[in-house]
Amino acid sequence: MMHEPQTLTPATETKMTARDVKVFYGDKQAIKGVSIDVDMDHVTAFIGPSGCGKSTFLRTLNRMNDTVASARVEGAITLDGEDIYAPSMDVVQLRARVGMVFQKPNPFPKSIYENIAYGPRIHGLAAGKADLDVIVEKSLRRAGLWDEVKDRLHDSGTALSGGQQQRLCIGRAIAVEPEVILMDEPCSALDPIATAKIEELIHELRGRYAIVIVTHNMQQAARVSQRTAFFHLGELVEYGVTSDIFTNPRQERTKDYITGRYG
Ligand SMILES: Nc1ncnc2c1ncn2[C@@H]1O[C@H](COP(=O)(O)OP(=O)(O)OP(=O)(O)O)[C@@H](O)[C@H]1O
Repeated sequence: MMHEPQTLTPATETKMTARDVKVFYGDKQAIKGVSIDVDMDHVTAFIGPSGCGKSTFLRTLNRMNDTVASARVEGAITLDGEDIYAPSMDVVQLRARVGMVFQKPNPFPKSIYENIAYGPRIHGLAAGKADLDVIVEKSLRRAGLWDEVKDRLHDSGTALSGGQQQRLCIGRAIAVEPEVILMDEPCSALDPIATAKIEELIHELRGRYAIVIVTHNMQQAARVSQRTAFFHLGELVEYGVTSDIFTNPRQERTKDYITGRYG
């Protein structure tokens, strides 16, 4: 069992840490003592076979598991050194700082403009309409969607294509000035072209936000990430530089997975 944090290049800035994190759904343990540091400068991919706990662990990083009645989290998780499970932590604020993009694009049934403006408005980030307009444009530009939607900002977000909807959801996360963006299989409902656009976007966003992506697509992990964490049966088996994990894994279980021995 792996309880020591698997830390990598010390020169990079650590954004989040997890120490001996365990997650239970009722009596069933889904995460068995995971320790990891997520840094600011790299995209981190979580890979592993179905049911190994990738999504469960990802969701501990912004307390999304709070919404599951049977879920219980033990251990310590910090954001900039601050305990995110402390009773004093404002969870709404936390989820703005650690934004999330889901498997299936889930824009609000509102206009494109409102999808982006909603968060900044409730978080008090805009002084007025002019301010909001600036935030909306900036967020949509950053999400690589502005040119496609600038002439129809008041159309419904749900009328966009799947790939555009997913970029809208990324824009919505960006609009509230997150520090970390968690992506849970963000391309699994998209075609190859829309997938390529999201991957390109991830490259562009790297460095500005700490990005963690769950993917069951190993080629995608190899393409978009610089750090890869391999999960199996609720354990973090191996965490390292992506190219090392794929070409020279240290653990037998990692090797078996990346060579397709089990999936
Ligand atoms: N809400 C829940 N209630 C009970 N058990 C759950 C819940 N969510 C997940 N689990 C269980 O926890 C374990 C880990 O699931 P999780 O979805 O985190 O894995 P995963 O690696 O993301 O899988 P996948 O790639 O299939 O999405 C599984 O055994 C799953 O059945």
